[in-house]
Amino acid sequence: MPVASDTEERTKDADATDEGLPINEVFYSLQGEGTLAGVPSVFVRTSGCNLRCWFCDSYHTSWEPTGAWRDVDSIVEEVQSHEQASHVVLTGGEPLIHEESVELLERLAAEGYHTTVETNGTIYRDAPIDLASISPKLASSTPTPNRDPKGDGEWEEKHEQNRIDMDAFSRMVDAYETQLKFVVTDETDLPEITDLLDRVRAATATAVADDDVLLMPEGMTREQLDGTRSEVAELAMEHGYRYTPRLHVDLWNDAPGT
Ligand SMILES: C[S@@+](CC[C@H](N)C(=O)[O-])C[C@H]1O[C@@H](n2cnc3c(N)ncnc32)[C@H](O)[C@@H]1O
Ligand SMILES: Nc1nc2[nH]cc(C(=O)O)c2c(=O)[nH]1
Ligand code: SF4
Ligand SMILES: [Mg+2]
Repeated sequence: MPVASDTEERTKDADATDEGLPINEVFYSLQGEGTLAGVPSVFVRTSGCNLRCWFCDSYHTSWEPTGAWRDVDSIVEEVQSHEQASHVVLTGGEPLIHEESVELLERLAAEGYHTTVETNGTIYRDAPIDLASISPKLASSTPTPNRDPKGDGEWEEKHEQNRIDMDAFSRMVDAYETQLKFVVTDETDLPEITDLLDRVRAATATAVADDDVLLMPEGMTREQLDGTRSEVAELAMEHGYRYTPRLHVDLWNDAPGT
C-alpha cells in the first residue's frame, strides 16, 4: 500500500497507526557500503523520506513510497530468522522520520545485534545506534526539472531547503560513532564537501577525521558506476578521504533484495 512520504504527511494518513513501521523490504545480504562493507547483515528498509534525491536508488521508499505497516515484534522475528547475521542495517527511505525506529533499535540492541543506521542526517533521534552512517545530501542531489524522475521539479525547493540540517547533523556526530558517506557525481562536488566538513567540525566537540569521510560513486547499476567509480577513487586519493565501493552493485547489479 502507499505510504505517506514524510512525517508531516504521515500524521494525516488515515492508514497510519501509532504502532509499527512502514516496511518496504527486509533482506539478508552483505553490507555493500562504508567501513563495514562485506559484513553479512540483515537490512530493514522503511518507507517514506523527507528528501527526494533525483538519483535515489530506492525509488519505492521516496518518490513512490510503498510498503506494509508491520509491528516491531514481527520485524525482529524476521531479522532473527537469518541466523547467521549479527549485524542489522536500518535504512530506507529515511528511517529516522519514524519515531518507531527507536523502539526497533532498542529491541535489536537488547537482542545483541550491532546496528547501523543509514540516514541522510537531517533528523536526530536518541537510540542505541552502533554506527551512524550519515550521507549528507549535496547540491548535486537536488531534483531540478531536467533531472526529476517523476514530475517537473516540484520537489526542488523543498529538497534544497531540507537537505542539510546542521543541528541534527552535528548532534548525531557528537552522539554516535559516525561515518560520513558522500555520494559523488563528479569533481564539482568536492568544494561543497570541504565546506560541510568545516561547518560540522566547527559545530561538534567530536573530532571528525578525514578517515571518517568516505566518497561513494553515484550509480545504481554497474554500467552507471563504470562512469563514476574511477574518477571518485582518484578524488579520494587527491583529497585524503576514503573511497567506498558499492559492493552489492558490483556483485548483484540492481537486483531486488540485495
Ligand atoms: C537509499 S539511501 C537510504 C538512507 C538515507 N535516506 C540516506 O540517503 O542516507 C541509502 C544509501 O544509498 C545512497 N544512494 C542512494 N542512491 C544512490 C545512487 N544512485 N548512487 C550512490 N549512492 C546512492 C544514499 O546516499 C545512502 O547512503
Ligand atoms: N547490500 C547492500 N548494502 C547496503 N548498504 C546500504 C544500503 C542502503 O540501501 O541503505 C545497502 C543496500 O541496499 N544493499
Ligand atoms: S535521502 Fe536517501 S532515501 Fe531519501 S531520496 Fe535521498 S537517497 Fe533516497
Ligand atoms: Mg541501497
